[in-house]
Order: sequence, then structure tokens, then C-alpha cells
Amino acid sequence: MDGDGSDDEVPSLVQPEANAKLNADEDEEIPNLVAGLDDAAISKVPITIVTGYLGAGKTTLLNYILTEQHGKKIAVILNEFGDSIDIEKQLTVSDQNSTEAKPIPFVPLANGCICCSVKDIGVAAIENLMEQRGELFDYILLETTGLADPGNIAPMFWLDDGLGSTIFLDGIVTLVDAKNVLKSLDEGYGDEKKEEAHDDHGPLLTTAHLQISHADVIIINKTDLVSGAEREKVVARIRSINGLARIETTTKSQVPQLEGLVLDLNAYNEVTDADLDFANKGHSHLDPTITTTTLIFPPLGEDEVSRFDFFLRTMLWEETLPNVPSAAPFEIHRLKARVPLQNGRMLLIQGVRSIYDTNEVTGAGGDAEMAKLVLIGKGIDHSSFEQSLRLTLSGATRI
Ligand SMILES: Nc1nc2c(ncn2[C@@H]2O[C@H](COP(=O)(O)OP(=O)(O)OP(=O)(O)O)[C@@H](O)[C@H]2O)c(=O)[nH]1
Repeated sequence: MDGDGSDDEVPSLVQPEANAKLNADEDEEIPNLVAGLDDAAISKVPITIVTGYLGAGKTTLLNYILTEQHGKKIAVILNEFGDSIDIEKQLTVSDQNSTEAKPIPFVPLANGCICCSVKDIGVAAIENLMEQRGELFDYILLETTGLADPGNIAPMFWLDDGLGSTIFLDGIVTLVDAKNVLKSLDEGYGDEKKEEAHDDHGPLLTTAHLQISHADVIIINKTDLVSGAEREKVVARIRSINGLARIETTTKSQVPQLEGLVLDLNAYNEVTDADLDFANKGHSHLDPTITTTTLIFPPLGEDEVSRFDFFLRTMLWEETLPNVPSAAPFEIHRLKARVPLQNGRMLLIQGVRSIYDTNEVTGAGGDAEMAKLVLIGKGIDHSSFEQSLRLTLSGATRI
């Protein structure tokens, strides 16, 4: 595990210009994504994003959580307005861009939890919620709409300085409907983004793909509606898209445990060797659109550290591969890496889309540990990425 180097970590969060718009002031100090490692994190409120396709079982999961014993005071945020639920009619946050602190009304729920509904998951809405925090809650669960792309929501929780100091992203949990997910992946069934996805001219990228590729935990729900063989097929397909996520199968969203599966995932402050090893186990590429790829290389020498960072920057910010200009177009959704250095230190890297964060720790890993970089994304051709990394580390490009 990586926690042993916490006393002398050197956070060096980097931010691409493409995401600068999320920051009100580009000169502001950028908060640390790996939030769990410092003292200040103790008082921060974790947020779990619950996402999943229409009807997959998100609300059923939230209801299940609220009736279970977890000893937490949870604020549930619903990111939608519906006619069906009375509480949603009562609650309004009209303008997410407003800087005025308009109190968000809460509705009491079971287990001492509270619920509110916001139209858009904006920084202002969450800040507003945090201002009212007091003793009201110590955990936030955010249920997104079925068509939300978690890759757009996740960066909000560490890019904004104010928010980053009060909240940290604990993890993304994606519910999928065992009966319909394959159809959703293949056809964009019922997907309003279908046209947009086709504009890409590549294999169809659906909302279901985006929700699976960004997930830290994937709950395959409604298993009562499929046979054992169908369930295995779904698991294999999802595993081929996201080799990093933990996968559980459920009926009525009844997860076997909450801790570590929905709550307190610590998905963004741990990069364990076991996780990366698992992703590298060569799951077959069953999905034509999104795959998980692992690059393995020896510990980096002093000169190679900045070259490696150049490789990451070019790949994530420019979506090109240094030294391999002919590589096919690609998109990176999620990235995790453990990179031992020859000086005995270790780089732990997390990324979502074009944002990534590097922490340097001591004492992690053994002498024999190789560096592992796991990438989840679209159009990733393993050999082009490997070639680019090898050439870049060898100093083929002056940086
Ligand atoms: N058969 C079956 N039905 C389920 C299961 N889980 C949930 N449902 C039902 O499926 C329907 C949709 O579940 P919800 O929890 O509302 O799904 P959701 O993801 O919140 O749906 P949206 O808010 O529309 O995106 C409800 O009628 C649930 O009772 C399950 O495991 N099996």
C-alpha cells in the first residue's frame, strides 16, 4: 500500500488549459486530488457519485443505503427534477451560476439522513450545500441523471479550490441494468446522445460506455432478469471495458456491503499494485469502443521522470503520442499508475480525462516492482502507446 510515504509526499497537480475554465481564477493554487493523505482531509466530506443508465437501479440503491446501518449522516443530492417524486417538486435551485448563497432546502430521510435536489450539479450548488453543513451531514451521495457523463462531473471536486478544500471525491459507482446494458453499449438504445456519439466517426461511444469507463465500482443490477450465462457475458464485456473497477452483481441493488463498495472507497487516494496487476490480467477486448490497457516498464532514472511527465501531458492534453505521430485518434477516460523511481521513491498517478495528479512517496514497492500505467479509453492501440513511451523515455524528443 502507498500510505507509508505520506509524511513527505510532494504533490504536483497539473492542470491542462482545456480545463482551466473550471477554475474561476487560473492563478489560484490548485488543490490536491489525492486528498486523503493530508491532515486537512480528515475534516473533508467525502462524496460518492452514483451514476448509471436510465432505470438501472440508482434510486433503489440509495433507498437501500438509507435503510441500512452505516453510522453516517448522509446528504443525498438528486440531480434531477421529476414529477413522480413529491420532494423533487418542492426543491429548487434555479441558477447554478449564481454566486448568491441561496439555501438549498433539505428533506429529512430515514436514518438521520437528508435529501435535496439540484437542477445542475454546479460548483455553486455544492458550495451552498457545504455552507449549510454544520452538524447536518458527514457524507454526500450524489445521484446523477441517467444520461450524465461522470467524466464531466468528477473533475469539479478537485479543480475548484473552494470546493476542493471542503469535499473530496471518494469514488464513482456505476449501476448497470444486466438485462439492457449490452443493447445500450451496442446500439445506444434510448440514448439521447446517440447522434453526438456518431459524429465521432469511430465505433459508437454511448453514455453507457462513459459511465462504465469512469467507474471505480460497477454494480450489475437486475440479475434476476437474466440467466447465469447472460450474466457472465455482461460481466466479461464490462470487465473488458474497465479492467480497474470492482464489479459486483446484485438484485434490487442490494450490495453485499456498503463500506468499500459504495461508501469510503478511497478510489482517488490509493493506487495499489494489486489493482493495477488485476487490470493487466489480459481481459479480452470484447468491446470495440473502450478498452483497458496496461503499459509496464522498468523504474525510472532521474532523466526519465520529466520525459515521462511529457509523455503524460502530450497524451492527455494534446491527445497525441510523442514520437508516434501516425497513431490513430484516441481518448483517455481514466488513468492510474505506480511508477517506481531508481532512487527508491515512487510516483502515484491518478487521472480523469485530461486532468492528472502525481504524488511522490517514499518507501512504497519493492526492488523488483516494475512501473505500471493503466489506461482506460477509446481507440487505445497498445503497441503505439508502448512505442511512444519507449521512445520518449529514451530522450527521442528534446523537452
Ligand atoms: N426486476 C428487477 N427490478 C428492479 C431491480 N432493481 C430495481 N428494479 C426496478 O427497476 C425500476 C427502476 O429502478 P430505479 O432504482 O428507479 O432506477 P434509476 O436508475 O434510479 O432510474 P432513473 O432515475 O430513471 O435513471 C424500479 O421499478 C425498480 O423497482 C432488480 O434488481 N430487478
